Amino acid sequence: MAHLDIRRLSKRYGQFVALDHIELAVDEGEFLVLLGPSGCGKTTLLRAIAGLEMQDEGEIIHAGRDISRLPPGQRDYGIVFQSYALFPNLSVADNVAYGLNSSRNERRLAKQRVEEMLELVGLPGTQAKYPAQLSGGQQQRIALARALATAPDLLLLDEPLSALDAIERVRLRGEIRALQTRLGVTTIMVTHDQEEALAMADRIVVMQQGRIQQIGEPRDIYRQPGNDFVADFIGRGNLLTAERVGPHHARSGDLLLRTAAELPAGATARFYVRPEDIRLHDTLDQGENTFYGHVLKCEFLGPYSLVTLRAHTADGRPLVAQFSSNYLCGREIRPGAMLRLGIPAEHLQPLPEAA
Ligand SMILES: Nc1ncnc2c1ncn2[C@@H]1O[C@H](COP(=O)(O)OP(=O)(O)OP(=O)(O)O)[C@@H](O)[C@H]1O
Repeated sequence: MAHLDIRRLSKRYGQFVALDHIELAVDEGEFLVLLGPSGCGKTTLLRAIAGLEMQDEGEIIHAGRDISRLPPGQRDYGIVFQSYALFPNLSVADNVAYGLNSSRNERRLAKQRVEEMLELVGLPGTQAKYPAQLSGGQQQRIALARALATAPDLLLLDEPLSALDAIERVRLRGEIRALQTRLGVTTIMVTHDQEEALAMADRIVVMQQGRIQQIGEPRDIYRQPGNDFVADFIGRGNLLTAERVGPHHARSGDLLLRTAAELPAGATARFYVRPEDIRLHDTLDQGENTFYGHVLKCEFLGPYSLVTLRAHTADGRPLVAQFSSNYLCGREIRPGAMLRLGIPAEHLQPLPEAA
């Protein structure tokens, strides 16, 4: 049985359906990320798990206990919000100790626990400081210490990194993931940042309009998106429409493409090609599924360049290719140039029919 089992959970605000029969099973110790565009319902789902929002239908079972109708205080979780949500008038020590029992006998233990927690988040000795004396990243570490102080069975993170600058985000995301792995606490994090999701998650739940679109490990979600929405939302890519001419062959304009995957029966085939899967060749007989591309635009982005090309595909839509700077070895690609390109057969993953 799943550690956290969400069954047919629905939530409406008036006529608006924020969650539409969500089914989700979270394993013990797992780091699960809810990912989706603004308004897709990910925060509503997290808040329903926390008891901060009451669902209209469905159940939430946590460690075998039906918590669907329990108030937040009777559920076993710690939570971190996007805005640091520390009490500004309380010291770091009092913020971290907030959820701990404050009876006289327990006070010494609480003090010890605060010390442990501050050690854990890399801020030892900050007990006497106040939130205003700390940076955004430090405040989030304190919020994390507070959330973990009661040793909850579940850790809920609501966009915990989005108020931080780029460098601090990357640093803290590594720290949170390492901490979670060390403690083994089952964690659910909400984010709209796909890179964050790919970097941190054991599994990603992609949501759109109150529904789950796909659940999977980061690599699978990226490599085998289940539908157009997931393909588009995770990473950059090119949609290639083609005519199926055999179980492993399709034609798109002048391009005859061999695929490693068997193409489902039907007249049309659709592929999602990642920019980094388009290869640059010196000659057309060098690679597989080769074709010419006319450079429309080239953006140098440091470690790699993004090249917009036109090829003789079925719909003539420009393709975007990504070439690493190491690979280009100083070779400059200019608009107007004609490049020899190829797409390895294993990177032509057919997408299901558009809904
Ligand atoms: N209390 C409320 N009353 C009415 N509508 C609400 C309420 N809370 C959320 N909604 C609506 O429900 C939808 C889902 O909201 P939710 O906050 O879960 O989205 P989200 O995916 O977390 O997006 P964001 O990243 O913008 O927070 C949104 O369209 C939002 O406007």
